[in-house]
Amino acid sequence: MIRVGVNGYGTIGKRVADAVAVQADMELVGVTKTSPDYGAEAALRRGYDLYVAIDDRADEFEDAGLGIAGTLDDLLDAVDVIVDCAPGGVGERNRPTYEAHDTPAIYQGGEDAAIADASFNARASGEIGDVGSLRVVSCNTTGLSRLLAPLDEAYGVEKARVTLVRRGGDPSETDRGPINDVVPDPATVPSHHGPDVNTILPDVDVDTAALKAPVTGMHTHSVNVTLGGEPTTDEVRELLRDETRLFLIPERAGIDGAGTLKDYAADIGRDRGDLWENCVWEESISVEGKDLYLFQNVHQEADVVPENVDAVRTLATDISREESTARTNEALGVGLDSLLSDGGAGRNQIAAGD
Ligand SMILES: NC(=O)C1=CN([C@@H]2O[C@H](COP(=O)(O)OP(=O)(O)OC[C@H]3O[C@@H](n4cnc5c(N)ncnc54)[C@H](O)[C@@H]3O)[C@@H](O)[C@H]2O)C=CC1
Ligand SMILES: O=C(OP(=O)(O)O)[C@H](O)COP(=O)(O)O
Repeated sequence: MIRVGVNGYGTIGKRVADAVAVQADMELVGVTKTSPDYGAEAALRRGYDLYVAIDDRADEFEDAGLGIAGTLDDLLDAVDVIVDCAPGGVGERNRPTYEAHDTPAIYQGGEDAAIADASFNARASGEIGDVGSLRVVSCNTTGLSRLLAPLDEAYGVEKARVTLVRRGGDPSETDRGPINDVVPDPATVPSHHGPDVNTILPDVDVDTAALKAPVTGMHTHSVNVTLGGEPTTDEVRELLRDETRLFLIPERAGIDGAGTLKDYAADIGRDRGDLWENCVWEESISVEGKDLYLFQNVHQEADVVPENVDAVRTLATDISREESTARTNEALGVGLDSLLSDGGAGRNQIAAGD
């Protein structure tokens, strides 16, 4: 059993905690909170042991009537792997504490690549040796890496050009924007995503430009890839359909954007309406000569979650990437293509957790 702790129970941390909790080979030892807010109460209601992230705030939890199991130091002593899900930049401040406990750590994409021994994506990362820390790349970078890896393996990627329309903030981030504009963010090119893809796929030539839009549901990517060969549109569709963490949205499904995607996820029983897969509009996949075009959506709150689970196994075991991915997909119910083709008989997270 791999004993896992989650430090930072926010948008990503709470989802990683749930995903770890349903893995047969993992035990979620506990999660940390910095304050006794609704998230702390929700963690307790889900049956998770609560640890206080900042020692001198323990009294606040006691005063609020929320029982804590200990401090971050106690959690670090009890786990094999800690998953840092604190806000971007805070992971760097937490790193000395993990190192003092000699606890292998996983960081998130808001941190610089240099924070960890290697950046990680379960599908696209090359061989990862004996490392003590990993960084799961950001949600957009995860989505791009999953897409570009099979294309590069099958045909070679001569050049990828991607425009990312990023969601302004997560649904719970009431203070984010823009609220009435679409703004280049950053206005400089490339955005961090292209160079970040190269921490996973160093040889892929990719340029990215990004904007922010006043939406909270998902990111949207407009993708153009000049391939090394000239496959047919159908061949590319079949290649991408075979990828377990890519969902090719069938035209007949009537799914036209993030709203219907999230609605579908909620309707089939996905906890929180989460979409762990890249969502690629099948009819958008078009090849003209060597040029491939497509649109995909990425659920920023969810796509990195199975990657974190696989990162845990990479740090703690010798299990192959393929085996880990299969276990994670099975336990969570990742793989929407099968759900659509088997009449909805596929598994989902709620069923897997029962
Ligand atoms: N939200 C998103 O769309 C995605 C975020 N990420 C990355 O994941 C990381 C976490 O992001 P979110 O979950 O969105 O942030 P968040 O703000 O929703 O959650 C962070 C949590 O950490 C807590 N925290 C603050 N200081 C802490 C400390 N010193 N120790 C422990 N916990 C602390 C906060 O109270 C909060 O509960 C960032 O690196 C971010 O870039 C990656 C992919 C997508
Ligand atoms: O990792 C993310 O996006 P990114 O891939 O654009 O950096 C998350 O959506 C967080 O982005 P944010 O920095 O806008 O909160």
